[in-house]
Amino acid sequence: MNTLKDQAAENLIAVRRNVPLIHNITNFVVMNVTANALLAIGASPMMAHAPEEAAALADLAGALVLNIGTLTREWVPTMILAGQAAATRGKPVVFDPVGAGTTRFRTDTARKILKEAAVKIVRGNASEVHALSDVESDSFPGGKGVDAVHSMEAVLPGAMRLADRTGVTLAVTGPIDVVTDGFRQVRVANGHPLMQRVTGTGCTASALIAAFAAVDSDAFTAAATALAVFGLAGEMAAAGANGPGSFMVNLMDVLYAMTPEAVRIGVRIEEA
Ligand SMILES: Nc1ncnc2c1ncn2[C@@H]1O[C@H](COP(=O)(O)OP(=O)(O)O)[C@@H](O)[C@H]1O
Ligand SMILES: Cc1ncsc1CCOP(=O)(O)O
Ligand SMILES: [Mg+2]
Repeated sequence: MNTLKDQAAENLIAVRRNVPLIHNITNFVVMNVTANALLAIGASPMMAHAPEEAAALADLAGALVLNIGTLTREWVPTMILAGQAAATRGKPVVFDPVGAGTTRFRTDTARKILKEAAVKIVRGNASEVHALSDVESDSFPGGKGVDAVHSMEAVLPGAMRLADRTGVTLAVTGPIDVVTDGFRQVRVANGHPLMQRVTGTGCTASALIAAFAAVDSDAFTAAATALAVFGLAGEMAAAGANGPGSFMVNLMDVLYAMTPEAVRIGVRIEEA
């Protein structure tokens, strides 16, 4: 049986071989960095948020990223339209609920997108996933912007129920990442604290998950292996960094130079 280490290496090779187009409807903060990270790993990014383009891009793309980081009301129908267009064509939809839990608008919109945009994978930090999970409660989930305030342990039971109820694969990131589809669960131990000291690493994780999901039809293994490869890249980038600035530059170089051999040796994906 293929181990997740082997699968991670195979997915990296497949991204480079197929160079999947990744359609991103994403936020203004990370448009540049996630496009560069997708290029560095070997995929082909396009940032496009016009509803007129959703169907044509769904024909061409290998996966779609929906990211609500700089959300305004006008973008929501386009996200739902693009999600449905992608799913109709069998293309995976990755949703990053940036800042869910922090404001009522963001939380309600994130829940609406989860319900209506044919989402296959959600990648968020613990607070964001908690805001999506806590649908039965009247109490507002809480949050403090785009960074997590909840612990992984506090939100995991709700996340498991959410995955079970919706059939969506959940990738909850933090110092340790947890990926679950309601049946299977793994922990990804790769990563480095500097990843929390630059903006856009969560959004980049979501974009790389989309690239892996474009070449791996199993959403669960795609998400787990993409997070492991990204976390490993973070470790390697931090080794030669003086701080957040050089870390960010190194991160792009390491994604570009990452080899299947380094992946097989370095990824740490554990059965939960
Ligand atoms: N303290 C940490 N140690 C190691 N890796 C981390 C740490 N914090 C975050 N990461 C990694 O950084 C990436 C972004 O995760 P996270 O910070 O949870 O997202 P967000 O930016 O959306 O809050 C993930 O790949 C995660 O594994
Ligand atoms: C700082 C900020 N504000 C709105 S979106 C955004 C980027 C968040 O990116 P990430 O969740 O990857 O750190
Ligand atoms: Mg985020």
